[in-house]
Amino acid sequence: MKPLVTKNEMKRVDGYSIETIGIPSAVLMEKAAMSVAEAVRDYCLRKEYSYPQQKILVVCGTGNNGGDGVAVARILNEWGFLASVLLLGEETKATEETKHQLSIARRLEVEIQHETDFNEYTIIVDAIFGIGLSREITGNYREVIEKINQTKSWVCSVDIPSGIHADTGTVMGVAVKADLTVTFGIKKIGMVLYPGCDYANRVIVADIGFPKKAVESVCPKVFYLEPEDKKMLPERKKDSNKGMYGRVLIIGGSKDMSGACYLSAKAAYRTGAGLVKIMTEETNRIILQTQLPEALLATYKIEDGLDLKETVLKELNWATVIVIGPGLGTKKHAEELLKTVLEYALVPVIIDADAINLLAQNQYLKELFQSKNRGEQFIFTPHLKEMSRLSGDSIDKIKANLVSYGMEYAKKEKICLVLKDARTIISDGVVAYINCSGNNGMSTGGSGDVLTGIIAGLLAQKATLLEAGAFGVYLHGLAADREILEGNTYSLIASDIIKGLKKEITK
Ligand SMILES: NC(=O)C1=CN([C@@H]2O[C@H](COP(=O)(O)OP(=O)(O)OC[C@H]3O[C@@H](n4cnc5c(N)ncnc54)[C@H](O)[C@@H]3O)[C@@H](O)[C@H]2O)[C@@H](O)CC1
Ligand SMILES: [K+]
Repeated sequence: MKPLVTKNEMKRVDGYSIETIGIPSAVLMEKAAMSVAEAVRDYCLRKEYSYPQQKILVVCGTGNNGGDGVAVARILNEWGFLASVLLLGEETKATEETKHQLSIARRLEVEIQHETDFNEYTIIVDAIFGIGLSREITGNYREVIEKINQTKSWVCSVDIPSGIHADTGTVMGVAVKADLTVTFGIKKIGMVLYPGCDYANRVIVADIGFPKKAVESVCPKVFYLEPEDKKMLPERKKDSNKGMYGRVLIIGGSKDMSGACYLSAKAAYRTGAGLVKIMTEETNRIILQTQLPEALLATYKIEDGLDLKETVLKELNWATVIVIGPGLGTKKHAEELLKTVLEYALVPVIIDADAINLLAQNQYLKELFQSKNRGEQFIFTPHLKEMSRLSGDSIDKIKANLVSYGMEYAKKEKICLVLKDARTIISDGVVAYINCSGNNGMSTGGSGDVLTGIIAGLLAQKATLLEAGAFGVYLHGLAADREILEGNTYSLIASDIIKGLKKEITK
């Protein structure tokens, strides 16, 4: 698990390292520049480029990002490359560090230009703006960035692609499309969210010597998971029995929709749940028994006009985890089922799909939920459209700052929110995870139902809501990545993700 920071948090890490600990700013800058120069050299070595024949342009602004760039040009020259600086902006307004770097570079006769022909260079280093970017990019800066993007050169961005907002990943008018980004110390939130992550492309996190204490001093609240976090998988004892791994009740499925609850149930089993029961309409009995004989069934007939409450209550008592929503529909009986769950459930509940739509449509259900919820019990798994229905906010508003939106909503409603998008946000209102696994093949029917099943499977094995949400989403993405053959994301279907799960569930 690694932290992600906003630009203000990163500035505080810088400040703490320099002012409180006493590491000179120039030392950090030198190490930063060295790590970028090494990345450029590695690229040339991989390409088997001979040194002097490669012309490298380092485009520098007047902030400290530009100072890094000037030092990169100087180091590359020392190594035998032909690297020159294109300096943008007024030198008199440069930071002290950048002025200092310019004077060193001049003494070593590094070429410093104010305009150039971009097509002369095989490699461009982008050191125009880093985390200090504070407004939309216009004028000459904009023209230069557009020219960089039009070249065929390989582009390496220093710290973050110039033009990407470090907190939200949005493009501030225009942004550099990098092939590689070398970022310092900690990844910035904006370079893992879309579209920022597309612009950053491959990212190297360079250790430039920020002390651990400096990072801890800002108490990061946003994280992402990595393969080593597979240790979060719940333990499985050698002398175990199915009673130890929980009982998942999935309330879902309707006449024309049996697949959703089937996928959730199968994914819950494949994640390690002890027993899974599907509560659904009688019409789904044969298909579910044929497709997933491992699942227990509790069926009901809606046309009877029966009061479902007693039947549901019996099942609620049986379950250690409840899922409500996959393929449920939003008819009257579905509303009744949700009402009963909200009223009587005492175990963790995942509110998914149509159950979210029902909450969004019925104010009395929202109020019932709010009156019953004491915290630590509910996970909501909306995609952006469902989130918008639920909160009444537009998708644009939600997307404008996905992480803080998700955190605030989770805090306000006292839930664990799994806000599904190309980068899913998981938050309990205190911290948030941004999921970085998965691929665009997952934009396919049933993918969300599989996720719900995985989260339920983890809850059944006693993961906390936040662990089940964050790790479940991560595992879901890894499983999907496993099933992509030679980059073909077109053909991925939801049941493939369950297949991938089988291969990914190892510590
Ligand atoms: N000691 C430090 O603080 C370190 C800083 N480092 C580098 O310093 C960077 C941050 O440096 P700064 O805070 O100086 O900021 P930047 O270098 O990112 O740029 C800020 C400058 O650009 C101007 N600016 C912002 N938005 C603009 C726009 N849209 N159009 C035109 N001008 C605009 C600002 O007025 C300011 O002068 C990091 O990203 C990193 O690359 C590294 O050298 C590591 C150590
Ligand atoms: K940059």
